[in-house]
Amino acid sequence: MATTSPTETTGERVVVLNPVSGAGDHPETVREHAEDYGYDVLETEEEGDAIELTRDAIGDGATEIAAAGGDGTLNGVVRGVVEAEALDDVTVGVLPCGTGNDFAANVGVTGIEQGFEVLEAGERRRIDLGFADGDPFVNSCVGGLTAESSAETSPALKDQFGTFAYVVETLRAIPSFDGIRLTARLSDADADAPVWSGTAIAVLIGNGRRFPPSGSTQANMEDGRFDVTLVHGTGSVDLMETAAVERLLGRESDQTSRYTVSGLEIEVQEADPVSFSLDGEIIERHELSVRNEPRALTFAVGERYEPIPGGEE
Ligand SMILES: Nc1ncnc2c1ncn2[C@@H]1O[C@H](COP(=O)(O)OP(=O)(O)OP(=O)(O)O)[C@@H](O)[C@H]1O
Repeated sequence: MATTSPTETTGERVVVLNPVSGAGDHPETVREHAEDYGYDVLETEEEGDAIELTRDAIGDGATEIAAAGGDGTLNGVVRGVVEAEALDDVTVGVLPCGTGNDFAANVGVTGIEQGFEVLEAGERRRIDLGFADGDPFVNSCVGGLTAESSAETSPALKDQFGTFAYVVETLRAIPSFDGIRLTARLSDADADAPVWSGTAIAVLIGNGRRFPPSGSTQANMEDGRFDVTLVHGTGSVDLMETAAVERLLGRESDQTSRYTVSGLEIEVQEADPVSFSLDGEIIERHELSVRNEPRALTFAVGERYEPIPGGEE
């Protein structure tokens, strides 16, 4: 693993830099600003490095860690903080250098330089953290036909639909899809736990984001709850048109069920396990237990971040 240390840094403020995220044209800009703002830069060399670099940095005294990459890099940093048992000691920030930068936008961070400004002077908020069988996610956990097509998913589509773009892309690529038979036991402190059972195209669990047909995707990240959207049915829907996707995710759609819950247990009734994407990092499971740890992570947020997003009902 390559490590570079600009002069006069103390190891307390660290950037974990993924040099290959997004278009890969950001490392120099990140390094320049890191030097100006007094951050050490730790560069990943291969998958999974962000976790170890973060853990080691915390061991060396880091208290402020910025992820320069996409959602996957941020997920690695958060996982490193969790593994170091340092959730109460460390502030995490994001420098958007990925393709979609979905989470960064949801916390009001829109560019590298502005990201450093937010780290320097932005508000710190305690935000909810999702855990899927113990693995953390900040933005979303998406199950279904999501993993296989991520490489081909176009940046334009990712910009428009975020993580859901993977589902759309996969359904476009295959003529028919039988769906996944599953049971989801939803739990919440102040509601009867509903149980959903049926055939689903996708299970969309948003922590930092919601999955609306259009408009702002920022979720309430401080309420201890997830926005869950179950998309029913099979791949026979025509998803070639943007309008069809918007209808599919729309509030009136009879192909979606929406819940706001603090956790859920998913059981897949299929021979093969199902892929779940935790902020873009893929795991495969027949069963998955998802829970929300309220306000577990200290995050540096931009001015556009709204604790209670405007569009929320
Ligand atoms: N040096 C590296 N070489 C190859 N892969 C890496 C390296 N560093 C990190 N990775 C991997 O790159 C993957 C993608 O990272 P990330 O999600 O941050 O970027 P992205 O996919 O371009 O952006 P977004 O998630 O916003 O679409 C992660 O799974 C991570 O493990």
